[in-house]
Amino acid sequence: MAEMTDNTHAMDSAWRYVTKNISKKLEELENSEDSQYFLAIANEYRSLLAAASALLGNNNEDDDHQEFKLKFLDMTNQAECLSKRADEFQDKYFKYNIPYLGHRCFKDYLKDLQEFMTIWSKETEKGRRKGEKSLIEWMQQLNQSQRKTTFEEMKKVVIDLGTHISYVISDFLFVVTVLGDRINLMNNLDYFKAMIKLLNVEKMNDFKRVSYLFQFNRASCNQQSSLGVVHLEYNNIHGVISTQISSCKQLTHFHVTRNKLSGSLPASLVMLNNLIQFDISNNRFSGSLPDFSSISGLQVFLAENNQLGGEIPRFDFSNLKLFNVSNNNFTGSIPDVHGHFTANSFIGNPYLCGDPLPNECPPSQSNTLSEKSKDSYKSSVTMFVGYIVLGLIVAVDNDGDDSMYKSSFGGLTKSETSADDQSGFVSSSVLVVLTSPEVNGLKFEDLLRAPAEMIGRGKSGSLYKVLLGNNQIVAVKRIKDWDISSHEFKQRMQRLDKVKHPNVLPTLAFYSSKQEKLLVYEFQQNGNLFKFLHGTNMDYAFDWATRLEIAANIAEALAFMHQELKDDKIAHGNLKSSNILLNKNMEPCISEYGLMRVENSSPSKSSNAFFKDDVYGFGVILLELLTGNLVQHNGIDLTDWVQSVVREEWTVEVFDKALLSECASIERLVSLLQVAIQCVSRSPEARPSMNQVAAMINAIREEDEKSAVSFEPSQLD
Ligand SMILES: Nc1ncnc2c1ncn2[C@@H]1O[C@H](COP(=O)(O)OP(=O)(O)OP(=O)(O)O)[C@@H](O)[C@H]1O
Repeated sequence: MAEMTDNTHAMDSAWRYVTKNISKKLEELENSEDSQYFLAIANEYRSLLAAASALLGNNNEDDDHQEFKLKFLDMTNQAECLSKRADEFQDKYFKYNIPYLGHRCFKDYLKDLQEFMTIWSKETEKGRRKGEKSLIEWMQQLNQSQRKTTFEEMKKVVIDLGTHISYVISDFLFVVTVLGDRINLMNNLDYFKAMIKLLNVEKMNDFKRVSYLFQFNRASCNQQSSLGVVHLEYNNIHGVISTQISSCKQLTHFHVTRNKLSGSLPASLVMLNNLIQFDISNNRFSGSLPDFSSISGLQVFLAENNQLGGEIPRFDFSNLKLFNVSNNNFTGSIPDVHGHFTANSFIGNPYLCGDPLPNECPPSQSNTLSEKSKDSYKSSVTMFVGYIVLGLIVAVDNDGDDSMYKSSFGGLTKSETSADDQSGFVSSSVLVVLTSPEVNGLKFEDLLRAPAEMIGRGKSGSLYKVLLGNNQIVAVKRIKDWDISSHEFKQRMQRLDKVKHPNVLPTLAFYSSKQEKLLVYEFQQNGNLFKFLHGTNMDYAFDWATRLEIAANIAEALAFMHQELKDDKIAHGNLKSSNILLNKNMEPCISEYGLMRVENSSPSKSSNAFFKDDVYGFGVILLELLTGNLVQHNGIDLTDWVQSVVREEWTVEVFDKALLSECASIERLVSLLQVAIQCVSRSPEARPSMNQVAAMINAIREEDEKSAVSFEPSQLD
C-alpha cells in the first residue's frame, strides 16, 4: 500500500511539475513565435513520459488479471478512435495538399483544421483525463491485488496515443511553419495547449522548419496521387531544400519565391522530369545550378535575386516561356538563347558575358567586370519578379483581423476589397473580361495563381508578363493610385472596348479597386519601337520604308481613335516609342490607349484640344524614327536639338546615318521632318490634328511608293 501511495504521489507530482512548467512556457510563448519553445515544452513532456515509464517499469508483478486487460483495451480503443480521426484529418489534408497546395487553400485548410482541432482538443483533453485516471486507478488496483501486469503494453498505449496525435500536431506545425508570421499564433494557443500535452516528443525533436516540410511532402509523395503543385511563396521559410524532394516525381509546379531558403540546390532536382514551373527567385540560394536541360517540359525557370554561381546550364530556351537568372553571381558566357530572352533575364551577374548582354565575352573568357558595372546593370533596369496575386492580397482570414491582410507591394487592403467581396478574397466577378475570345473564361484567380515577371515600371505603373494556366502569355499593367472612380474607369474601359483598330492593342480584361487597377493585354513578344530604335537588336533591318510604314500606321490609328473618341475626350495620354509595340508580323500596335486622364493643355475649349498632347507625343516618335536619337540625349532634348539644327539649316545632319547610307530620299526625309516639327510646336494650338498628320504622311508614303515603282527594273527597260 505504501508503494502504491509513493507511486501515485510520484506520478501526481510529475504531472503537476510538468503542467506548471508547460503553463509557464506557454506564457513565454505568448511573447514569442519561436519554434524552439515547442521543443522545450516537448522536452518537458518527455520527462513526464520518462517518469511514467519508470514508474510502470519498476513494477514487476506478473499476475495477469482480466479486469486490467479490459482497461488496456479501453485505452487502446481510445487510441484507435483518435487514430481514425487523425486518418480522417489526413484525408482532408491530402484533399488540399494534393494536387494543389496553394495560398487560397490555406484559408480553407486552416478553417478545417481549426474546426477539427476544436473537436480534437475536447476529445484529447477528455481522453487524457480519462487515461490519467485509469492509470492511477489501475496502479491502485495493481498495488492492492499484487498481480502480475503487462507493463510493456501499458507503455505502448501511452506511446501509441502520442504517435497518432503527432500526425495532427505535425500538420498544425506544418501550417504554422508555412504561413510563418502570417498566422496569428496566439489565437491558436488553445490548440497548442491541447496538443502539447499529448505530443510525441521523439518526432518533435526531429522538427526542423524546412527539412520537416519536405519530409512531410515526401510522405505525401509516396502516395499514388502524389504532390503535384507547391505554392509556398511569400512566406518566411528558412533552411535548405532537401535532396528528398526528388521523391516528389509528380511535382509539376514548385514556387517558393520570397522566402529565406538557402544552401545549394540538390542535384537530384533534375530527376523531377515532370517539372513545368520552377520559381526559387528572391531567396538566398548559393552554389551552382543543376543541369536542368534534361527536363524537356520546363516552361518557367525563375532564379533571380539569389547568390547562385557557376555557369548557366544549356536550358532548352526555345521551350521556356519565362526565364530569369538576373542578380546572381553567374560566370562565363551565356548559352545561345535563340533570341527568346533579353538582357533583363541576365543582368546583375558581373562575370557573365555575351549576347543578349551588351558586354562581349573576351576571347580568354577571363571576364573581370568591376563591381561598379554590376551596380550600373542593376540600376539600369529595375527588375522584380513575383506573383501579382501575392503582391495584391494575402488573405489568411481566421478572425477578420485586418493584420492578417498583408500586401507585399503595399497593395490592396481588406477594406479595399470588401467593397467587391466581403470574404476578403477578390472574387472572379471583379475581373471584367471584355469581348475577347483570347481570354474567354479567364478568372481573377487564374491571374492570381499565374507566375509573373515584372518587365518594367513606368510612370503610370508596373507591367508584368504573366503565364496563364493554358500557356497563354499576357501582359498585365498594374496602375496604382489613379484618381478615377471605379465606375468611371469601368465606363472608360467599356467605351474603349467598342473602338477597335488593328493597330491599337485592345484591353482583354480589367480589374478595378479604389487604389489599384489591372489591365490585361495580349503579350507582344517582339517588344517595343524604342528597343528597336535605340537597343542592341541588329537582327531586324529598320530601313526607311519600314520606318515610314510604321509612322503612317500609327498616325492612321491615332487619327481613327481621336475621331471615334472625340466626344468622350479620351486621348492616349502617354504616347511614346515604348508604348508602340511590334506584333509578330512586326506591325506597330499602340498600347495602353486611354490609361491617362488628359487635361486640356490648350487654351482652346474645343474637344480637339484634348488630343494635342498625343500629337506632340507622335511628333517625338517621328523625330526618333528620323534621327535614331533618344528623346533625352546627353541632357539635350531631342525636339530642341532638331529645331535648333533646322533653324541653322543643317538639316541633313539631323537624320539617322543609317537612313542616309541606304540613300533614302532626302526630299521625303525632310518632308517627314517638317511634319514632325509641326507636331512638336510649343503651342498646342499650332499643332495639326492627327487627321491632318495622317494625311500628310500618307502623301509622303504615296510619293515614296511612286518613286520606288519608277525604279523597278521592268519600268526602266
Ligand atoms: N502588351 C505588351 N506586350 C509586351 N510588352 C509590353 C506590353 N505592354 C508593355 N510592354 C513593355 O513593357 C515595358 C514596361 O511597360 P510600361 O508601360 O510599364 O512602361 P513604359 O511604357 O516604359 O512607361 P509608362 O508606364 O509611362 O507607359 C515596356 O518596355 C513596354 O514596351
